[in-house]
Amino acid sequence: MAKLVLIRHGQSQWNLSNQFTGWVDVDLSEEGVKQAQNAGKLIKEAGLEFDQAYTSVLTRAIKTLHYALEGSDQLWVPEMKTWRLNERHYGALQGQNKAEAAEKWGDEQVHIWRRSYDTLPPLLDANDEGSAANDRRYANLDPHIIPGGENLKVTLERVMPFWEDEIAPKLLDGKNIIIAAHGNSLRALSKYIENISDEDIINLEMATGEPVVYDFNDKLEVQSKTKLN
Ligand SMILES: O=C(O)[C@H](O)COP(=O)(O)O
Repeated sequence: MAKLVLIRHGQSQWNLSNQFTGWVDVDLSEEGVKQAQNAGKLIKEAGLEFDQAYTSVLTRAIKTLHYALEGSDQLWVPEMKTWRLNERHYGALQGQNKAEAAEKWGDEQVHIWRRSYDTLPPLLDANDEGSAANDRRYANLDPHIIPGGENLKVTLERVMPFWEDEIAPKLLDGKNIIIAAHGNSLRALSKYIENISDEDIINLEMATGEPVVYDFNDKLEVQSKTKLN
């Protein structure tokens, strides 16, 4: 039956400098480009062929998708971009260095902000100049939907309509899909796909640029999960 490949973007410039990123549109680092190109090679070696590609509206994920498709000779595959696959919004933490934040608020608090399922980060005000409300790419969204900060639970709630309306029907139709997105939007999706508990999702990490392949049966139950590396 259908296959789904999830790929977290390659290392970004702010992964490298250890800054909270969220919806800030930073580019891939040199290493991130190499990781994405290597993902394309691994996809080709595995013989994976896609019918449809999805990504977020953030450069690091879009470029990762393109490198992965180019490396597997599938740059022609139809693609759709949606804010629903964006990284979780990291609120007022965006731009801050993660190690400095841990010194300021303590390791435990920062770990809770980063990994707890339902604790929100400090929120970013809609009037803040860094608010996504000032960004043209979200101009068609109801301003009430634009987050000032998200936890994994809220992220899952905004990823799910896209899964239900767009991705699941295609998989049920036997189409092979690739999704290039972000550490936390993909953790949210994996939580749903694999039925991982609120407690256990804390331990799931996504490596940058590493394709994860799911095989589904015709009831959309996971038959296997393989990491390509
Ligand atoms: O948005 C970010 O800072 C990262 O992409 C994911 O960060 P995390 O691993 O701290 O959640």
